[in-house]
Amino acid sequence: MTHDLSRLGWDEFFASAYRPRSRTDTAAARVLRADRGVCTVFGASGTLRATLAGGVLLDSSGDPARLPCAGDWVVIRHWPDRRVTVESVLPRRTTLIRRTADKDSSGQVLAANMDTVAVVEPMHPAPDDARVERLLSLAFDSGAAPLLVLSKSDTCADPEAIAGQFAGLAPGVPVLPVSVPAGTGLAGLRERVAPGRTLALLGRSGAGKSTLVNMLAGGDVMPVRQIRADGKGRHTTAYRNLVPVPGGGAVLDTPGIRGVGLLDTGSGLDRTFADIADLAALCRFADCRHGAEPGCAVRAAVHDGSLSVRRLESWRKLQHEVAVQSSRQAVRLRSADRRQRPS
Ligand SMILES: Nc1nc2c(ncn2[C@@H]2O[C@H](COP(=O)(O)OP(=O)(O)OP(=O)(O)O)[C@@H](O)[C@H]2O)c(=O)[nH]1
Ligand SMILES: [Zn+2]
Repeated sequence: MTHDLSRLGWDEFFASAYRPRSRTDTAAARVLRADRGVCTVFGASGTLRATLAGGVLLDSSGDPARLPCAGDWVVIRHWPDRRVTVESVLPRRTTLIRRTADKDSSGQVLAANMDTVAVVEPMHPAPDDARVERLLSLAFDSGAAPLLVLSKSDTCADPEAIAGQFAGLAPGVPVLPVSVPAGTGLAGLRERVAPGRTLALLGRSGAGKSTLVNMLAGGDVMPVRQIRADGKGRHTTAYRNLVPVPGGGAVLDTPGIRGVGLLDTGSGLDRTFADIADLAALCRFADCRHGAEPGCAVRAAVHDGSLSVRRLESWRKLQHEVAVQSSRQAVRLRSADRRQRPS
């Protein structure tokens, strides 16, 4: 049986970058899961295991972000001894990337080529505004369309009221209350895994991501562990997996990530905090720090109650984090530059 890869998102964008050396023993495939040196890929003939070819290893030796990750489209090669290798990674249309814990500047690519990134935040225990803002910034930076999923909506009395409160956290981002047992909001998720479309789920451990993947895939493809009484989920998903949706596109689970760091890569922060960015543009001084300056539109909004102190502080904190990270990166680049120059 041959699978139609366009259902999994293969399109003109990738086809135009696909230049195989030979037409007979190479083919395109999508990475379902990437482990050290080995990938599980989905090609026209179904699921295969493929090892990384020397060229891919060489290419990524200086930059681990170039290693294949879940969601990537790759060129695979079939060898006479039945081995399969990943020969190259096709350019990514979108990338979900976080700063790595070791404060490395390159970042870790969590997933590639998704059309929507859903930030999944559970309604129970109480949803956390600052975490949602942080993850939405990451979602915006990916280049995909962000979505806020408020999961486990069956656990609270008035999910619509909570959804209304959260709408203010990301102006313009759709907010979708979802409950798997009650069947709420599922149509809104299904349309984002229609044929050719890929949805990535991003959220803390225990947010209910695996439960959503299993619902969309129509079977138990991801392990769901019983949650503890205090509402804290234990870490169950240890890897990132792209799961084809029967009759549709694909859904991508990311492990419940703790403290994802933002990279100074895009406009995600400004887009998540578009309300504050708009206000800042109205400040009298272009370099206003929204402290004691006269004519500060940001402070005026806090004063009249239209902007919460909490949100302003959350924005400042994330901005500071990104600034520290990019100055570290600048220092590193400068010292790398010195090392390269003959003295
Ligand atoms: N009441 C209710 N419970 C849910 C819902 N969705 C998930 N849960 C429960 O929440 C717990 C955690 O769900 P998981 O799907 O494992 O969460 P996860 O986000 O995948 O967690 P990690 O794999 O650790 O990242 C499980 O006990 C689920 O049964 C829901 O819609 N309503
Ligand atoms: Zn100001």
